[in-house]
Amino acid sequence: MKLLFEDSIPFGQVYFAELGDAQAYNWQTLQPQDLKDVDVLAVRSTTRVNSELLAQANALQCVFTATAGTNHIDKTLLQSKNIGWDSAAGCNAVSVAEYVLSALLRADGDGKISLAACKVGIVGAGHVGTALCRLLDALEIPYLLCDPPLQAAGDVRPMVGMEEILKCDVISLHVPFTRLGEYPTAAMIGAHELAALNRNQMLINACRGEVIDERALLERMARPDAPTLVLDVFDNEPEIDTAALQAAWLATPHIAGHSIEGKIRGTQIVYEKICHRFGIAPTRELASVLPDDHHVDFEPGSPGATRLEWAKLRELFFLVYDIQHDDRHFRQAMAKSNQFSALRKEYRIRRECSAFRLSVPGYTSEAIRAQLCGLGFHLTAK
Ligand SMILES: NC(=O)C1=CN([C@@H]2O[C@H](COP(=O)(O)OP(=O)(O)OC[C@H]3O[C@@H](n4cnc5c(N)ncnc54)[C@H](O)[C@@H]3O)[C@@H](O)[C@H]2O)C=CC1
Ligand SMILES: O=C(O)C(=O)[C@H](O)COP(=O)(O)O
Repeated sequence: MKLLFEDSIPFGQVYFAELGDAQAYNWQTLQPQDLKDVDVLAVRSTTRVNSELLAQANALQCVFTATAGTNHIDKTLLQSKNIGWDSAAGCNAVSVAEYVLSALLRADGDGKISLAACKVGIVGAGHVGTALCRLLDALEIPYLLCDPPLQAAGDVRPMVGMEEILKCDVISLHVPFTRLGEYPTAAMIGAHELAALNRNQMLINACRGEVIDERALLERMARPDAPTLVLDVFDNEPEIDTAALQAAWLATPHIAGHSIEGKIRGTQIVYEKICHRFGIAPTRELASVLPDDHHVDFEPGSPGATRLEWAKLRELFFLVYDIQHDDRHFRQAMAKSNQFSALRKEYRIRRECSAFRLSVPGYTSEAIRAQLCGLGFHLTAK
């Protein structure tokens, strides 16, 4: 089998070499002739799989993306050519949910919202939306869900419409970018929805830039009663309009899903799907390539405490992931030149809560232990 894989797929060579003739490519220099005689193409979201790229793909049997989003793949084209495709659905859901929680904790610390009295509106209750629900459940933060396709498919969780979502203190978007079908998401947050928001609300977009009408967003953000904005994704990446970066309170270069676990899970899922398709028994496991866990001594508060204090939680959670760090780095880099792609490619190693083993005192209450476990931490005795 001849397999071509994007060089940003972590451990690509380790995983794919055993499947056949596996070669890495750089998305910025990939040419249509590079796909001649290739059986399997493994990409991340930066490779646009379209008619131009596939013009000389004479042997291609399937395309796999090691990402959750699939809008970079022209599925109609693949179907017309009888080429299969699949994704790594859910690989980075926890990473994005932790990104959102970090934004919430920063906003709480800065007095922009109060997590003690806050309702989160989640648009898109798939892998990411559900992972976010788990974190909010652990902290007893109420939320509403809006996902008409899932609702129509019989999802039993209570759902609301966009009107209710727009009344929440925080609105967090987790839908795919789609133009067609019954529930298109292109510019689903437009002038009308933006007009409904006020300065006490926060809007978070960590799905795809095109889900918000960026022109309408910039106009709305220029008004004095604008909501607090957190952006991980932009229109027209990587050639983004820096006005959107300026308008955002926190901004990051599309790295919400870039925990090391999220990225390697993507590789693992694609590897297993290729094995399945070609009748190969998989031998590789995620645990063998993940870095070692971190060990942290954590003092969760006084004996008898039954709830983590927000300040304590912030202190702990920012050890795992502090969105402000990425925001500062992004702004500094972009002030010199457009380094959007380079920042993503060279992104630091970021771990998820599950990579942290917290040693807590024996008196730590069951309720606090449950909160910490609910966030994904592993607990050990002091
Ligand atoms: N910033 C980043 O690094 C990342 C971004 N993403 C983006 O987030 C999106 C969601 O990721 P997952 O949760 O893993 O995907 P998913 O497919 O598991 O969930 C998406 C959910 O959105 C719902 N949906 C579709 N159209 C809708 C509409 N018009 N209104 C409300 N809900 C709608 C679907 O029914 C589905 O339940 C991905 O498609 C991707 O574009 C995903 C991972 C990382
Ligand atoms: O999985 C998705 O969808 C994402 O948005 C990924 O985080 C994109 O990461 P890259 O493919 O651009 O590395």
